[in-house]
Amino acid sequence: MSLLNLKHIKKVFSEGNESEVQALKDVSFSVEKGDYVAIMGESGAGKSTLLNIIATLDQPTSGEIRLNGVELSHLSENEASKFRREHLGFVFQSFNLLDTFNNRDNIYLPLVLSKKSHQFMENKLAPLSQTLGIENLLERQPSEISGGQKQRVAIARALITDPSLLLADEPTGALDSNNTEKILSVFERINEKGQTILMVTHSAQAASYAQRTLFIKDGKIYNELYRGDQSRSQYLQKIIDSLTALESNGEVR
Ligand SMILES: Nc1ncnc2c1ncn2[C@@H]1O[C@H](COP(=O)(O)OP(=O)(O)OP(=O)(O)O)[C@@H](O)[C@H]1O
Repeated sequence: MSLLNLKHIKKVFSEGNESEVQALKDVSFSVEKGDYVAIMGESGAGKSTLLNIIATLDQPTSGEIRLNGVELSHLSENEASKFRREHLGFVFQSFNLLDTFNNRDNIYLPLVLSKKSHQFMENKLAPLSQTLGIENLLERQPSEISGGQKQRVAIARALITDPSLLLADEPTGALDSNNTEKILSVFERINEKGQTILMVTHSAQAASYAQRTLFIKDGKIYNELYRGDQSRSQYLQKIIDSLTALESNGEVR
């Protein structure tokens, strides 16, 4: 069974009104455990709507969505927030760290909310901070570290609960090229260790690190590319070609 399965997902905002928007028209795809999937598409294509539905922050108008076998389209608010805590990790473009806490406490926060012991949190953080190279940043405040470092702290916070699925929304959108490379390498490494990742991005470079890219246009999946055994630069070129075709409305090769 797939980790994540979407069948005929449709999302209509302001249904029946003059301002009705069909943000998602008919989206079906699956994500297997260990996959690293990028989602691309022009502004307004439906990417955030899709991510919000997978994140249980919004519900589809129709269609089925299952994660770890749980049907997500009918969860109550309480069930959804419990489900998020237990199954999902989030990384955002703007890091979303709390400036009143130091970095260590920011990372511990999801485990504090789940009432885990201090020893448990320490044992979880030790290997994670090593993988992410943030051992020396833990006692500092988020305001005292760089954007790339903040994103590594945010990734630690997302991973400390061992989520089945890491959801990333433009994780490199606020970073310079040097820090972008570093964060993409971190994602590649954690995926190699088995972490399933789904990332929305405008960046072809970021998508070229993933194993698979879904292109959304007008609320539908328009094209899908697999990296397979292509080099990253070969795959990057395929993604750029596909984006060019998508934007010009032409045929995708
Ligand atoms: N809450 C809402 N109410 C009404 N319409 C909405 C709402 N959220 C999104 N939309 C509309 O749904 C469509 C898809 O929006 P969405 O935010 O999913 O696009 P996107 O691909 O994430 O765009 P971007 O790359 O600019 O973030 C757009 O036409 C948008 O205006």
